[in-house]
Amino acid sequence: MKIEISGLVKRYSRGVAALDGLDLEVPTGMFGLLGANGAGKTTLMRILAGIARPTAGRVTVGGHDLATGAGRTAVQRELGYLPQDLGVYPDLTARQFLDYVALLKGLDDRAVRRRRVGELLEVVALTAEADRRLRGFSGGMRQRIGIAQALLADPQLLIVDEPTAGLDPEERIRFRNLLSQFAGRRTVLLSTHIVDDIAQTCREVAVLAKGKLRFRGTVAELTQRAQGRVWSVTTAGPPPAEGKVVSALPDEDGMRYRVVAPRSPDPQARALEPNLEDGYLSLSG
Ligand SMILES: Nc1ncnc2c1ncn2[C@@H]1O[C@H](COP(=O)(O)OP(=O)(O)OP(=O)(O)O)[C@@H](O)[C@H]1O
Repeated sequence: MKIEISGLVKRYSRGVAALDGLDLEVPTGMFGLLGANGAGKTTLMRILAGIARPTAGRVTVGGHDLATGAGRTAVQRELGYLPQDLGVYPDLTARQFLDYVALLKGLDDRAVRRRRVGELLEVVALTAEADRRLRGFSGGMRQRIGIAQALLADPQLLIVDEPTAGLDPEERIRFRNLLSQFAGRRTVLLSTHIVDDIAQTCREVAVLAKGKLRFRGTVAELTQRAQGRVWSVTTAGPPPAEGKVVSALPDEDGMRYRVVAPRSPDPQARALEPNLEDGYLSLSG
């Protein structure tokens, strides 16, 4: 399902323009959304999910206009949403919780529901934990239940807001693989601060800054933005004064700094190949 956004504005009551005339097209497949805290990512996702209403602008999802009741209903039918802070009922077991959400989503037939819940527990590798109460679940297990509830109705559009924050490395990898496998011909919009999650799953990415589009293109194009701007400097003295220090590693000769800077920050600096994080950082430089 293609998402088409034009001139989107969202102004909150205190006058904050969380989205400030955003134009963006999101194709099918996995699409990454990056941006600093407060850039407007959550606001955008809430509008797409039909939870928040825009102040101005136009959004269509799969051709359905979100400004109309019929459009919102049609999109909601095709939508799975995993918000940043999914509330679960701690006293329910994983199976009971999913059964409850399935009922809310209109899966009225009990046998169909039971089968679907069983399938999803399998998909998120929680079959063995299905009858444990959610209060005892780890962060990663909760996120997997979160994705299971979002996938219950087999949505064509899946929106996930910072899903891997707080997960350990294995859980993170498992989670993002799950998203990639699911994507296929569907649309998955993944918002995160973890640039590597996008590098590993998405072909295309958008960067928001202060409610506007700062970049849209392939992961390779964003990476290329830092070509000729990434440096390694090893020194026993202070860190390079110019550019952004991405990492600082203790080295036999002092510290080894990775720096994103438009010019060589030191006569001894060595040029490095950029990665996506460098590309992202060089945008705001
Ligand atoms: N309900 C609200 N009322 C007033 N201002 C809000 C509200 N929700 C968000 N904002 C403001 O809108 C701007 C964008 O917030 P939003 O949560 O969409 O950003 P974000 O990119 O998702 O940030 P983060 O990465 O921290 O989640 C911020 O300045 C925020 O303070």
